[in-house]
Amino acid sequence: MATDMAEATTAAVLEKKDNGVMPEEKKLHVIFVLGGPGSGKGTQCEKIVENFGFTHLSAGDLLRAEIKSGSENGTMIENMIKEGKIVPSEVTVKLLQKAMQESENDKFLIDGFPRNEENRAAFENVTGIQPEFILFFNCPEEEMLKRLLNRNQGRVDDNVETITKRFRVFSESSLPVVNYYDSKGKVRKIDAVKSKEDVFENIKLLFAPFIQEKEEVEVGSLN
Ligand SMILES: Nc1ncnc2c1ncn2[C@@H]1O[C@H](COP(=O)(O)OP(=O)(O)OP(=O)(O)O)[C@@H](O)[C@H]1O
Ligand SMILES: Nc1ccn([C@@H]2O[C@H](COP(=O)(O)O)[C@@H](O)[C@H]2O)c(=O)n1
Ligand SMILES: [Mg+2]
Repeated sequence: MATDMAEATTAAVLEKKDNGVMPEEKKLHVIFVLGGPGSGKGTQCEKIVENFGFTHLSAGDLLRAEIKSGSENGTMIENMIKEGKIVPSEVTVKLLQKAMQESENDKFLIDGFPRNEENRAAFENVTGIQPEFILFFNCPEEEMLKRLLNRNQGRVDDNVETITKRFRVFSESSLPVVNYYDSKGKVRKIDAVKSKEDVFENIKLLFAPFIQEKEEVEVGSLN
């Protein structure tokens, strides 16, 4: 049953790529970007987008946009975010799936997801997609706290009380997901304490397989 659903939904994601003549069964490349709150995921995702042509989907940003849109789930999501809690997977997976379907791209950085085992299983069951690898930002809490308190983006969860809760949720619910993928040899661990530039130098090495495709796109766009 779950497999049937997964196949059907993966087909739906791929259907968008249909060129009207033949269904173009493009393989979707998904990389999960994980790490504690403030470890620098969003910052580095922007650089990966610029350099390697990925589409950045931040689960947190999608949830914040859902609140702003006046959705019926808005109040529930806002309360969960204020408390540093994880929103039910059904909501988050639907938002991610919609964003992927609406994109022309076939390469996605999914940032801040999966946050717990329920997120992981729901995404896999609904989309049938397995991540190519997990980009994991390793950073001590002391450094993350300093960064979050200096972020100044007006986020309702960037205060000491909520940050403390987010750290606990990260250790108790998110790290086990990282360990799960590590046992499958899928985790690429980055030292996130370095400067933004040095962190990106290390990340670049992992994205080398995607350089060729980006160059082809650029050359193609000149013709
Ligand atoms: N390597 C770094 N050195 C110093 N500051 C950094 C570094 N990377 C990011 N920052 C800063 O730390 C803050 C948090 O970064 P960012 O928003 O990228 O983290 P995040 O992992 O996406 O956090 P969250 O999980 O809360 O969304 C930002 O103000 C950013 O400019
Ligand atoms: N998979 C997710 C991702 C995020 N949330 C909620 O959003 C908050 C902010 O997330 P960031 O990645 O932008 O830090 C997070 O603390 C959760 O409340 C979620 O529920 N599920
Ligand atoms: Mg972020």
